[in-house]
Amino acid sequence: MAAPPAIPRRGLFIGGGWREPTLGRRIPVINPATEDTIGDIPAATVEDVELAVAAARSAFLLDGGSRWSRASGATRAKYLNAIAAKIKEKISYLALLETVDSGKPKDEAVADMDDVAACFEYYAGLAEALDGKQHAPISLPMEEFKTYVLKEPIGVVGLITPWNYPLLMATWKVAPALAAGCTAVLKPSELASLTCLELGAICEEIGLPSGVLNIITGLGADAGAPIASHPHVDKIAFTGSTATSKTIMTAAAQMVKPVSLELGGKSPLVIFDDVADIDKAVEWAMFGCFFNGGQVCSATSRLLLREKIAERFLDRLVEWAKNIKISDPLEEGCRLGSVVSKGQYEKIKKFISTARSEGATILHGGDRPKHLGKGFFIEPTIITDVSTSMQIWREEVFGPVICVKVFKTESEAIELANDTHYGLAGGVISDDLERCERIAKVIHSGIVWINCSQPTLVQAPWGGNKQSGFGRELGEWGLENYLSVKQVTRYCKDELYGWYQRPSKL
Ligand SMILES: NC(=O)c1ccc[n+]([C@@H]2O[C@H](COP(=O)([O-])OP(=O)(O)OC[C@H]3O[C@@H](n4cnc5c(N)ncnc54)[C@H](O)[C@@H]3O)[C@@H](O)[C@H]2O)c1
Ligand SMILES: C[N+](C)(C)CC=O
Repeated sequence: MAAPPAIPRRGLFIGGGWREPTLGRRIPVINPATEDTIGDIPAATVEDVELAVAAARSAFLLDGGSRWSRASGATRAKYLNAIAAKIKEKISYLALLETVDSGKPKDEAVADMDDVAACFEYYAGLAEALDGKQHAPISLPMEEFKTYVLKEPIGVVGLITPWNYPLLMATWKVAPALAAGCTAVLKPSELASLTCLELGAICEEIGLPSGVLNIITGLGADAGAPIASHPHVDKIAFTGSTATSKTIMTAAAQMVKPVSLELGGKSPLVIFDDVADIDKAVEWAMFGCFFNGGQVCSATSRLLLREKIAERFLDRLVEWAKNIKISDPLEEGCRLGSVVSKGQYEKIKKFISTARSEGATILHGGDRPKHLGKGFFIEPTIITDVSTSMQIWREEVFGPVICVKVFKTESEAIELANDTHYGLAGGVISDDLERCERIAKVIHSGIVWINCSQPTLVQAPWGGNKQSGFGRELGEWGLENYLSVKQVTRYCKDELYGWYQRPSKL
């Protein structure tokens, strides 16, 4: 088993340096796999948010913007590449920190850190390419005007992120925001902030200009809400629950402040009976809902099985689920760690007991694994005999819990897949690719996977419809989130425009 990492005692990262929170408060960090307190993080309040926003604002405006916001994209790209290089250098340490902070298996944390470095590199590339896109001419049907377009950073952005992929979800916002030339205040989740604070240390090491990125840890109401309502924060990018998004939108609406929202989901995975290799489909179903303990916004937590394959599929799914190594996430080969906190553990257990009391069958799991007496562990759980009115069908669990329904026809499958107020993702597994394409078109979601579940590609757009939010992260869409488009139009004839009559000379 890997040794647990040393937990640094950090302050808030504001204006390029470290500060204790004004009120001196700190929040304990609990390793969810052992229930031990392993450190603490600063608990920022409105006073610290004021300082962080002021630092970001002056970094944005410094020297007329020539140091950052109006510097070339190529200049900013150098900093982003330097951050990526440092992440790679510290990958094992960062992965271990994330493991003890969140409970996710070490191998998953390593993969996440790889994705973090790749995301900074990708947006370094887009920052450089941005220089070539400035002054793009607009073709006009007249000669007296010439128009071009400038893409400018929106300003100071507030980035509020969740705990399930702590550094990766922060990076999806920080990397494009900085690439665009914005300056930022990042507020990670109080349940897992350690690696985001290390990002501050990395910014310091690579000499990122002071105030370009400020990192404020603390509770949502104390440290997140003042960012959302701050008059000098020009945009909010939020990833988290639909419930919190409503509070943030309300605050932002008072200033007509733009927001982009990446929220929850209850995504379907539809499996047809024509699959030649049933185990291949079973593995994707497992990956879709047990990876990261099911604490994934896009988890395909509603499994729809064609009647003819259902019994055989469920038998194999249970066999595969029994085979998952559930252990301390620092152990070699762990594939299911603990969930993030006691609160999350209790919430998931309540979902399972409500499903049982509403008449569903817990086909497998539902409890703490017998070999683990401590820590917030939950067995991979498969729930059948589910009706569409049950809570387990309708609400996001955010845990290793999959619910199953059986369908007869393709149209019934589509109706069930779309029977949700969410619209983040969906998947279809079938050997008939025409059928897959047909279904991909009619699933109401921002992402559809064919013959797989969950691959996440930095180049491709990510985001949802309906109550899963709006706006897209990643790819070039992720950069556009932080850019404002300016039209510049010039009148270019020597003559008068000629609408009004020139007064006669006296
Ligand atoms: N769509 C996506 O890409 C995506 C990715 C990851 C997670 N998620 C969603 O995130 C949720 C889980 O994350 P969570 O439990 O951390 O969500 P959450 O809404 O509880 O918290 C998210 C962030 O908002 C902050 N916050 C809480 N109250 C606030 C307030 N009043 N004002 C401002 N900020 C506030 C929190 O401190 C945290 O930093 C799930 O619903 C999941 O589906 C979505
Ligand atoms: C896209 N992913 C899986 C990294 C994060 C969503 O929760």
